[in-house]
Amino acid sequence: MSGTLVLVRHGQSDWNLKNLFTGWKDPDLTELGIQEANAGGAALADYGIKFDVAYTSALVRAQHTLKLILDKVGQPNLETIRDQALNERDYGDLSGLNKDDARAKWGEEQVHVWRRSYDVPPPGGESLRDTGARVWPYYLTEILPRVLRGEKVLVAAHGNSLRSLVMVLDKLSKEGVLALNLATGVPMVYKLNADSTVASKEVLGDMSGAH
Ligand SMILES: O=C(O)[C@@H](CO)OP(=O)(O)O
Repeated sequence: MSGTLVLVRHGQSDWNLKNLFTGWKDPDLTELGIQEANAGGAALADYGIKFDVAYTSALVRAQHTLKLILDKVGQPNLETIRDQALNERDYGDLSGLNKDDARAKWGEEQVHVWRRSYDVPPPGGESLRDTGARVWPYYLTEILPRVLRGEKVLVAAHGNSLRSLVMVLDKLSKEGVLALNLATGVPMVYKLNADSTVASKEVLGDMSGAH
């Protein structure tokens, strides 16, 4: 058995609440988002884990979520590395648009393909494959070596940047990843084998309501 990798999507942001495509835009958490991050932190405290290092994106909603979690697990001063490689998928021209307005304009199916497909980019933005092409190398070179040394590593990031990682860890197909939605503030605890494959995965909360 090697180390532990914990992935958590940030709590609800202002733009999640307003139903706007967000991407690299930088809204903070809502009150509910703060509660979700605190609940995720409390679940990790109950689980009894102490981290060796934390990673987050260059965006406030993920950084704020990480801070709340670290307070809950009693590690407010933990070494934290921020990198835009972990940023949300760039939504391009959709950024800032209302998701229902986009459905009315382009149709339900097209918007679902832009939101959840593997290799169809939204106009001017990144497909999930494009996002994975920056998240995965960062994971391999920066995060995974520390996990393989036996460390416990926390990553607070975003719905789609984490979907690109979970797709590989969980061995999901292009079709399988269409249905993958991550809930806000719910930690996923992966134990990795020494060869970097997944030994076990535990979800500390309810993923069923995610959309
Ligand atoms: O707007 C976004 O950046 C993402 C995450 O909130 O939205 P979606 O769930 O549509 O990919």
